[in-house]
Amino acid sequence: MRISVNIDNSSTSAPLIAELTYGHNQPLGKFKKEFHIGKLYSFRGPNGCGKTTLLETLSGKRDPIHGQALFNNEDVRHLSQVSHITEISEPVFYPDMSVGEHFKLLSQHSGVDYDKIIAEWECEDFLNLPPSWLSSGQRQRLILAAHLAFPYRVYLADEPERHLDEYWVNFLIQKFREVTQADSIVICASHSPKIIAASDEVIELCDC
Ligand SMILES: Nc1ncnc2c1ncn2[C@@H]1O[C@H](COP(=O)(O)OP(=O)(O)OP(=O)(O)O)[C@@H](O)[C@H]1O
Repeated sequence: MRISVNIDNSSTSAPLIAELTYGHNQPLGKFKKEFHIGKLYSFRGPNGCGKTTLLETLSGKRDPIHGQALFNNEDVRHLSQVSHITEISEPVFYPDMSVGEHFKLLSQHSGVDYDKIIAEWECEDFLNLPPSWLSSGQRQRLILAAHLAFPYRVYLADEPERHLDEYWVNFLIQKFREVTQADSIVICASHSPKIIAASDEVIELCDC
């Protein structure tokens, strides 16, 4: 079994607290951690060590084998947590809707000013196109733009650097800084040396 036990003694507020065993049919690791507002965390480790599984457990998408993750003292799996915590993973789109229609729908449901976001992430040229016509990196930008625009308290990002070139990885790090400064927590599973270097804390998940 892979074990990762992290105890953080920082005095800043820690609304997300996990003490659990994560895995699928078999446990992959034990994890104990307090996550603090304003910080960017990264999970680092080799392929298959359990980064995605742990992120999914922290988001409430996957049940822990033992223990629990709490956000503001409430289990992350409770429905009331949906508006606080988001998991950013593989981009998924409606095939029959253009990029612009996706953003309009998001705007109607969230009240977020997506015109501003579209300009910021330079998505104007894609608005009339279906997502399937975009490059992988362009699609990744859309999904990041859509998630990071909404004021969640916790962003769990699985390899957010996927398909992005250097310019957009740097831009993404800047955006992570902005959302953490706006009283959020960002936790990434990442293979990007840039994201790892920019993180306030790197949590090693290993095969040992
Ligand atoms: N649905 C599943 N059912 C059973 N086992 C799974 C399932 N999904 C993943 N696993 C296994 O769990 C282990 C951890 O997978 P996970 O995707 O969490 O690793 P990772 O660290 O995110 O890897 P990578 O760096 O390749 O993205 C792997 O051995 C994988 O085969």
